[in-house]
Amino acid sequence: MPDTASLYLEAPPYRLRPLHPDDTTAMHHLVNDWEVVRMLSRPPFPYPRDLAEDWIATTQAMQARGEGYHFAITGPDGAFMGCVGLRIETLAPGGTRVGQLGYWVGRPYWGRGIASLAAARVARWALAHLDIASLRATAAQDNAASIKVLERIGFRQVGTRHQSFVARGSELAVGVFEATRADLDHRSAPGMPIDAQAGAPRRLVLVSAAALINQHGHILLARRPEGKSMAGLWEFPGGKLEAGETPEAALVRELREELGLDLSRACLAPFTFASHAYADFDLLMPLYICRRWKGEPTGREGQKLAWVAPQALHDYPMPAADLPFIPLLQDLL
Ligand SMILES: Nc1nc2c([nH]c(=O)n2[C@@H]2O[C@H](COP(=O)(O)OP(=O)(O)OP(=O)(O)O)[C@@H](O)[C@H]2O)c(=O)[nH]1
Ligand SMILES: [Mg+2]
Repeated sequence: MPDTASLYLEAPPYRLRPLHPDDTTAMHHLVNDWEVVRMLSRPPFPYPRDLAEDWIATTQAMQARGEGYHFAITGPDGAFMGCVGLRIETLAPGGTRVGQLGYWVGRPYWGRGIASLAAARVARWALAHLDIASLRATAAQDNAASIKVLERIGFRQVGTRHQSFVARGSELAVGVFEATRADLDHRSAPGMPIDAQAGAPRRLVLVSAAALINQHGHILLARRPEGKSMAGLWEFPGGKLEAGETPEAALVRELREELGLDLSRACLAPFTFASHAYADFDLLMPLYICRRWKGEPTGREGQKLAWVAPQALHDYPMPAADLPFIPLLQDLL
């Protein structure tokens, strides 16, 4: 569970913050609007003030239990403009955890792209910090604005179903949308859209990585921080080679920059390598074993660290290129 004591997300010029009972009046004023409520499945219309109060209390309880994270969308002047958040659901069969994203913006604030900014911010935060495989969202098929918001963020429609809309007193067709980490990465990739990259020569990326092993035989994994591609996945510390660098020199530098460790090239033993074709580049990544270093590893780029027993490696979602490492490390240790 992320540290939620100070869960403030910036989505300039807006700010997302936890809901508070003091928000009841402002929230009720904006949500008790037919044009807003008709697009939400659960609430009735009129929307009673008590319900706003109950909802705010529910979001606080869900957050305390790690079951959901909901935010007030506020303006540069602190004005309450709407809500965005997600509830964690476990899909049967298999028990995959997904985040169900939802949002609404009060009518005076429509047409400024606020929902897109706020929902994109929460989506990136959630995939980087929560133990979820993907995000889901639904939008009524007559809610073109919401569908556009989801597509802009990188969601793909994966189906349709019927859902009851209490305020409209009927079942309506809704589009079911999904976004994985790769979907968000492609959307936020600098430069060209994916289609324009199709004809470009493929890029080979050289990365050096280390399996640091402690005296208990546990392996250090780092969680890729928000803002990097594949944020939220667990990886072996390391990084890209710079021009003129050997793989060993690059790794010594990366372990110092990322973890604050001091070690010599002589402590790096070549173990195996990954060669993996990602959608937009080919990765070639030697993996070194390292059992001796100076210093205590600390996540200098804000990344979380974990010492993981070999048998538990499968519990940490990793980039696809790393999966072949797991049985090899289990055999070694
Ligand atoms: N370090 C590392 N990178 C990995 C692993 N598996 C894997 O697919 N990669 C990919 O290799 C590339 C290298 O990533 P990186 O983000 O660590 O590179 P870096 O430290 O130089 O960071 P920067 O480019 O943000 O400065 C990324 O596309 C990353 O997703 C892994 O286990 N460790
Ligand atoms: Mg790195």
